[in-house]
Order: sequence, then structure tokens, then C-alpha cells
Amino acid sequence: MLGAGSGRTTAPEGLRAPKAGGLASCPSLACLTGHPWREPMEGAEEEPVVQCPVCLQQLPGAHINSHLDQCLQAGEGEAEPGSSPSCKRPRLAAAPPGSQAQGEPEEARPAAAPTIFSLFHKGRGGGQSPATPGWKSGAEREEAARKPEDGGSAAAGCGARLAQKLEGKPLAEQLRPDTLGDYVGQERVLGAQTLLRSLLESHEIPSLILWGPPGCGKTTLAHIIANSSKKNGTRFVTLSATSAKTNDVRDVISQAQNEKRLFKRKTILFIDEIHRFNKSQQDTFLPHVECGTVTLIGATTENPSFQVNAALLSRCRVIVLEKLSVEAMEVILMRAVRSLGVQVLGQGDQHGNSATGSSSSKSSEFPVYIEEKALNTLAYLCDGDARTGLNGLQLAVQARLAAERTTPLNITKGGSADGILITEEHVKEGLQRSHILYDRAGEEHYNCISALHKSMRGSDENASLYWLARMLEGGEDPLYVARRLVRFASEDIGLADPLALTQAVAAYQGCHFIGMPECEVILAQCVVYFARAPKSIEVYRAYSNVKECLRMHTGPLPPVPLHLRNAPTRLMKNLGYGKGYKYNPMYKEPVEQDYLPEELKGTDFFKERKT
Ligand SMILES: Nc1ncnc2c1ncn2[C@@H]1O[C@H](COP(=O)(O)OP(=O)(O)OP(=O)(O)O)[C@@H](O)[C@H]1O
Repeated sequence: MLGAGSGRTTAPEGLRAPKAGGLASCPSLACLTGHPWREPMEGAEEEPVVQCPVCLQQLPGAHINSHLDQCLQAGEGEAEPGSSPSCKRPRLAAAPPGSQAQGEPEEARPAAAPTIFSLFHKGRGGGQSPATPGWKSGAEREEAARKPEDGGSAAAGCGARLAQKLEGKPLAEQLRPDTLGDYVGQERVLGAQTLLRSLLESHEIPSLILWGPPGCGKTTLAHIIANSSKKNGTRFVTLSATSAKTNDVRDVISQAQNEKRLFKRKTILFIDEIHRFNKSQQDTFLPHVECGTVTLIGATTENPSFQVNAALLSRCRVIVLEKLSVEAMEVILMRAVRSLGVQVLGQGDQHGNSATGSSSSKSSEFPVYIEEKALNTLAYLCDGDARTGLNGLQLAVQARLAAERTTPLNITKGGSADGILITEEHVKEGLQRSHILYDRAGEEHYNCISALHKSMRGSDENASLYWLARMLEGGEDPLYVARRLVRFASEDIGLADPLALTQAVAAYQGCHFIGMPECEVILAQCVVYFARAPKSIEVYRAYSNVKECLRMHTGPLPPVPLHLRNAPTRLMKNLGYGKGYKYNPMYKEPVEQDYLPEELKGTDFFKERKT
């Protein structure tokens, strides 16, 4: 996710617009406060009053700059960044980690009040900014990670360094690529010669919906766009639909309008998990996307055709990102391993050869090893989700370091040495299987139930069991599966084996009584029964034909024939209700009688219909 951009700054009531020319004395004020200027009230003649964003004091607009400098200098001396409520107040827009001020490209900001910006930098990212001595770029971090410190060849020393690297930000966050060059995979949409790549390279960012499974790089792509958009002075603002309110969107929009009007600066609004906004929230930014006030980039794991407002969708380019391939995952994991200074141990290495990897020549200085096989397994098991893969690696390494066990290895130059070895088993432990296999809330849920339904319909008992197990092992609700079986019993088996329905209802109740994991075999039995059962869609199809007939009917529906009506009162009898009805049990021979309305006489819904 990009930063915690959900914080909201509400425009203070007392904030008035400066008079014409007032803005020139403090061009950065709108940026600093995050408050859009309000239009002057009609007839308002008094001097504009603004609120100091630091101490919240109301001041005449002309004094704000000098006041801000004093106020901030005082605050710098007395408080830790972010510790006073005024300093802590979150700004509306949060830039992605590692980027500049939230929503404000450093280069694009007016040069006024440098003290203000330095303070704001300190307030984020643990006080590290590109200007501070301890700060390292991604490449430098990697380089530093590769270089062992002098005299640190003991496992404990290296372990401590490694543990330190893994503290704080998750590994996946630390390694989030900043440039397209470091972005792995997704060749179909981002490879050379693709439209999106050319647009990104020329800084022509259209409104986009990035749709793809978790951890495939949606947020990362947005982060890369944020970095590159800073270069041409475009603002990049982030909101997360999980926490942002409609008012937050309005605030961003109004700020974007001001920026466009006053400074001719474009705004890109990134909304993570856009599918979590309801339709009316999505409507809020529709006109502003349309008129170009903001360029929208939405990220979603859900099919946007269902989750994103159709009007909004039609104004955005939908980019479908795929699960990362195993090869792409291997590249990402190798990069991670290198950045941690962990050495990869090929199969031959266990028999006395030197370990492979960028730092193999310094094996005695890198006493933490990971089996190549472990990395391959991780690349497979994370199912194209880079975050899961990197988290799995991080957990495995941390667990091994915490265990403080050393495994003697005979791989070093000049004899044996101790080292920490991470094996395939360790990485498997580091992964949470259910998360990898199945996304209960997402599209995978529908894909798998559909695959189960179709496998049973196709009488493939093996495939049926496979899809069932995949769902249950992934944590699916057994009652959800059981409900589908009840439906299947009628829709696909129907009268070919009417007992199927009884089986399904019994399976549903069985699941209800005993729950998982005991009920899994109940569902398995039912699924195999259904896969093997004869199939008939006779009733299902006939009923569909009736529905179709009703849907296609024009004009008022035909009345129920009088002879079929009940006549509980004298009046109804007098009106002819029930007249001429032949009570079948009274007749020995078959009864000639119409049951359909007159105009449908002779209709056969069981005959296959052309739709
Ligand atoms: N294509 C990629 N190349 C390199 N690293 C990647 C790529 N995709 C993802 N990653 C790594 O995985 C981490 C998680 O990816 P990201 O946050 O972009 O996933 P996402 O698609 O937005 O997932 P979610 O829908 O769960 O938010 C990143 O921090 C980065 O380290």
C-alpha cells in the first residue's frame, strides 16, 4: 500500500480566501495547509484571515509567512517530529513511501519557507530523507547489504546485522521498486513497445484501473508512476478506499481544482482498493475525472465490471495485471536474498562446492545460507503473489535467526565453518497455506465454485473432488459449498435421480451440525455422488421456458380461467368462479379440461426452445 494516506485535514471554518494579490505573498499556503481557498463571500471587505497550520492560530493573511517561520522554528526546538498535535496533524495526501512530501513533489513546490519543508520531512519516514546523512537510495541499500562489515564473519554478527535489516518495514516494502526498470514481469501490459509503457515513459498518464490479484504489483506500479510524475511537477495523492470517506475525496478534488487553476499543476489521485468505495462515493469523482481535474488511478483485486461504476469505468483504461510467473518470482526473491546478504546454496554446494550467488567468493563472510531449492519452492508456493513470497522469505529468515541454531556446513574455504541454513522446510513453515491457495473473499471464490459445478456436471469425479478440496483447504465456508450442491441437485440432476436433492439437503444439514473439518467428507461424498449421478435438465429447462414466456408477454397477463378459480363465497360463485370445473378423482376416464389460459392453449414448455 502506498503510505497511510487516509488522514484528512478539514478546512477550518475561519479560513477565508486572500484578496487578489494576497496569494502572491504566500503562494505555498494552499499546499502547506492542504486547505483549498474558499471563494470570497459576496460583499466581504475585511482583510482575509487564515489559520496557521501549525498552532491553529487565526492571523491576518499578510502575517502568515513570518508567523509560520517563527512558529516552526520554535516547534523544531522543543518537540520530536510528529509529537505535538499540530505537527502530528496528518496532511490530506500521503505520498508513497520513500517519496517526497505527501501529495507534493519536492521539485514542484515553491521555494518559499525552506524551514517548513525540512520539518515536514522529519515528520515522516522516521526522519530519513534524501537530504539526511543516513539516508540510502534503494541501490545503495542493496549495495550496503552486500558488503559485510569488517571483522564480522561470525554467524552471530551476521545474524544480528540481518535481523536489523528485517526489523521495521516489511521486506516487501523495503524492496518495492521505484522505477519501471526494476519492475519484474507483467510483460503483456508493460513490456517494450506496449502502449502503457510508452505512455508512462512520456509521462502521459491516462486514468487507469489496475486490476489484478493480490501482490501482483498494482500498488508498486502506482508507486512508480508517482515517482516519475514528480519529475514533471504533477501532484500524486493517495487515498485508501478502506478508510477514506466521501469528504476526503471532495477535499482532494477541491485541492486539485485549486492547484490546476492557480498553478496549472495536474493531480493524480491513486485510490487503493477502489472497489471498496460504494457507487455513490465513486460518483463523487466521476465528473472531475471526466473534465480532467484529476487523473484517477484505481487499484482493485475485484473484477471492475462488477465493482466499479460503469460510467467511471468507461473513462478509465483497465489494465489487467496477472499473477507473477514463477520465473518473475524467482527474480524478485533472488533480489531480496542478495539485498539481505544471504547466500544461495545450490544442490552441489552441499557436497563441498562453494555456494552460488553474487557473493560466493566471500562465503566465509556470509554465514547465512538459503537452499536454492527453498527459493524455487517459495517462488512456486506464493502463487504469483510477491508480497506473500517476500513475507515468507522474511519469516523464514527471522525464524531461523531467532532459533539461534547453527548448522555445520563444509562449504567454506579452508575447512568447515558454522552457518545458518534456511531449507525448503523453513520457507514452507513461513508461508500461510490458506492465504496462498485461495482468496475467500475475492474472485477465486467464484472461479472455484464454478469449476466444481462444471466438473460435477461433466461427471468428472476427480476434478470435482479437487475443486472441493481446494476450496475447503483454502478456508471456504462449507455451508456455501453445500448450498451450491442443493442447487446442483435440481438444476443438473433433477428428475434423473430425485434422491439427489435429499442427499444435498442432508449434506447441508450435516455440515451445519458438525462443521469443519469433520464435515469435509460429507461434502466429498455428496460431490462424488453428484458427479456419478445421471443428469437431467428437463425441469430446469422447462421452467426457464416458462419464465421466458412470461418475460416476453406483451400486454396484461391473461386472467386465470374461471373454472380453475376457487369459489369460497356466494358472490364468487355467482360471478362464475369454479363453474365447469371437473374434479378429476370423480372421473374414471381421463378428463378433458384446459389448465392454461386460453391464449396459451397447447403450449409445451418441455419442448426445447430456440432462444
Ligand atoms: N512486478 C513486481 N516487481 C517487483 N516487485 C514486485 C512486483 N510486484 C510486487 N512486488 C513486490 O511485492 C510487494 C507487494 O506488491 P504490491 O503492493 O504492488 O501488490 P498489489 O498488487 O498492490 O497487492 P494488493 O492488492 O494486495 O494491495 C511490493 O512491495 C514489492 O516488493
